[in-house]
Amino acid sequence: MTGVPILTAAQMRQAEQAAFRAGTDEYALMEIAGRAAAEIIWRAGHRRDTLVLCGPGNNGGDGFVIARLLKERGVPVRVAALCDSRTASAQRARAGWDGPVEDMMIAAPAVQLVDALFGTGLSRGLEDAVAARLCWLAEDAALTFAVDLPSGVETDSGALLSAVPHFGLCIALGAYKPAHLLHPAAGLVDRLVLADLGIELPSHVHRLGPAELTAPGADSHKYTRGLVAVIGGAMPGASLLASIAAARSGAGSVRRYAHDLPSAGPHAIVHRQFDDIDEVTGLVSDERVGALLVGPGLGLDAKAAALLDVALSSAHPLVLDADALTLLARKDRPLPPDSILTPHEGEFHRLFGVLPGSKIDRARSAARSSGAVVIYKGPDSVIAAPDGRVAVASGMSSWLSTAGTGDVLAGLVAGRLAVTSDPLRAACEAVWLHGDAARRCGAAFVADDLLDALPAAIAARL
Ligand SMILES: NC(=O)C1=CN([C@@H]2O[C@H](COP(=O)(O)OP(=O)(O)OC[C@H]3O[C@@H](n4cnc5c(N)ncnc54)[C@H](OP(=O)(O)O)[C@@H]3O)[C@@H](O)[C@H]2O)[C@@H](O)CC1
Ligand SMILES: [K+]
Repeated sequence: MTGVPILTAAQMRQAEQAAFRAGTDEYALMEIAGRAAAEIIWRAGHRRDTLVLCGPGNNGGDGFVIARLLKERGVPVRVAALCDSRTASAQRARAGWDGPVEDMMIAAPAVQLVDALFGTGLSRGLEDAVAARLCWLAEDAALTFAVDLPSGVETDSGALLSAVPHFGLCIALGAYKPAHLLHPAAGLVDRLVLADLGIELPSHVHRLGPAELTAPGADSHKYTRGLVAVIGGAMPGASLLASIAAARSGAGSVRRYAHDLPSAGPHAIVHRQFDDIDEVTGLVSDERVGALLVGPGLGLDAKAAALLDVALSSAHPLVLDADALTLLARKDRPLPPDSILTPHEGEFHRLFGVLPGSKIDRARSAARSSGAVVIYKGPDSVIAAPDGRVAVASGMSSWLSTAGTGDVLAGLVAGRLAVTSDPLRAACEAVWLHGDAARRCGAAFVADDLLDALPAAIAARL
């Protein structure tokens, strides 16, 4: 899996401790972090009046380092603290600041605001007056920077523990933390930049990286490139969107089994009409099927439930989406190996109930219990495999929140599954390509437009 690691606060502390045991000096690491952040602020910011807010811990220590380095470069900097510095490194960083330290609660606003109040050590929400002061100072600033994390967000879940202002740029120190990618916290930051501190960061959780695709080999044919079967239902448009997405995913051939026949193309999709359930059982029995998609437009009646049973009885890797997930929640049947579930928030709750922890934790528990790769969709989509590996996709176009885009994703997932035979890889590739197609479509697009953008999204990753 490609992508930058995402670490929880505890894992970050472990990585930090391992670096100290290996000989890294504690204060030297703060200097590295502060220098990296100051460099980013210097490049992104102005040589204008700057206020750095420093908290009691090492996040505040970073702030003192940043203030010193920006001042050395000629930026007019003021520092305001919430209270005394409590860690040895933060005290040393504070001693290195040769200017006055104002009281944060009465400090005047500035054109640039640097929030170094709290980072991964935040244990509760900020006091109301402190949070309100932070929001007021941020509103008054033209440029706002959060050091490591916006103060007030819970590192591991992205929840807001108190009022948190909007930031233009957040500088993630050393690694991404869940709050950088999970909403609501992720929605409060316009731009996220990672400052590499050179620390070893073992993690099974990564930010979703660009898909790495290969073109078909010279000897490929339509079956070696992957055969996708799609079962249609009550609403034909949804399974048509999904079928076209599968056909444009790089798969070699797509068959759609439904009661209806479409009036228009693409004619490359093979449509087979059926009247009764037994016919479908025969149709899906082809051993060459690499992925069987059920759910888009399926419906929730007895006929739909019977179609889902046909799919569950097959040995094909399944992609279950939309209505199939709602129906699955009422059943207690195992999934064929290498299957993928694509629930949004409501479907996830229906399937797995209320699970504890962050969206990452919940997705991972769901993947473990179902034995399937789970794409837990939303503005922050979390892709989890039963073995514990997770990829988090963020920064997707908010224009994707329109009818039919889920059907397109489901078709893409099935297509990539048929191509790769690797459910986690397929899910990651599909989510990436879906997001990239949306970026290419710009604004106010409809789901059909994504289909046209898919070949270019794929070409860009070869
Ligand atoms: N890991 C790394 O590799 C590196 C980490 N680095 C930096 O260290 C940061 C983590 O530092 P940190 O652990 O000192 O925590 P930090 O966020 O500064 O605050 C903790 C202090 O705040 C207090 N406190 C908590 N909540 C509160 C509240 N609501 N209201 C009031 N007080 C509250 C809490 O005390 P408590 O009351 O909870 O006992 C404690 O005193 C990290 O984000 C990064 O910037 C880099 O320097 C180098 C590389
Ligand atoms: K901060």
